[in-house]
Amino acid sequence: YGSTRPERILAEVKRKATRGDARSVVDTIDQYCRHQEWAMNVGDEKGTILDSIVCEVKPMAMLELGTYCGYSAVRIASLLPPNSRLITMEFNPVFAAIARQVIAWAGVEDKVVLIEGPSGDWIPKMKKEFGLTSFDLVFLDHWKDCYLPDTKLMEECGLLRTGSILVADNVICPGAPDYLEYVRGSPRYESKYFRSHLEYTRVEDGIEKSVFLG
Ligand SMILES: CCNc1ncnc2c1ncn2[C@@H]1O[C@H](/C=C/CNC(=O)c2cc(-c3ccc(F)cc3)cc(O)c2O)[C@@H](O)[C@H]1O
Ligand SMILES: [Mg+2]
Repeated sequence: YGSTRPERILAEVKRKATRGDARSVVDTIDQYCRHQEWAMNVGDEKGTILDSIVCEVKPMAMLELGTYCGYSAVRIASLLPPNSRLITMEFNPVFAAIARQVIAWAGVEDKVVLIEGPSGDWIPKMKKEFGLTSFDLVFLDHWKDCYLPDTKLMEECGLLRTGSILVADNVICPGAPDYLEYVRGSPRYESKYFRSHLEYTRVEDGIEKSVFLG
């Protein structure tokens, strides 16, 4: 019967990964997506770049746009300092339900708040709903044509402060050309490209790290 790719990934996690061990959940998903069926997780190679930025920033408040199966939410949460939170946004209820189970299996549910719904609806409500002043770090990995509008919306809603960092996946493949042009051209951002490869392939891709200057 027609199981979906995220359902098959969750089944693999339950079969192969050690409950409560975030690292084994990450490794299980990487193994499965490299050898059985490709899926759009940030993956092991770009994931290492993301890890280094999370460890450097030690964010108390972090946002992820586009949870999908929860791979990067688990990866990030396992590196967060105590009392810090990752808020991850997912508008597909099927994917959100899978991600909740992956996050729970990894034992990081107390560090992750998964909110269901489109970023455009939620971003304007974040401050009030979560008692936030701003995000220290934002990981963009949702629809590529939404990176720019959502970044502008976060600016307008005062969710970025001097020093807030945006980390964007897939700036080469599939690409986010309007976003790249904006963060690289704007005097309000200091941007840096980390060259890598599309998850589980030899195709070029990369991560753009952009510091908001206020
Ligand atoms: C409407 C915008 N707001 C949103 N708010 C909340 N969640 C959203 C939103 N958009 C999309 N989502 C969710 O994020 C996820 C979407 C991610 C889109 N990612 C990609 O398209 C992507 C695609 C590729 C890729 C690369 C090469 C290929 F040949 C084929 C695919 C690789 C990646 O790493 C990717 O991230 C889904 O779970 C979707 O339901
Ligand atoms: Mg991606």
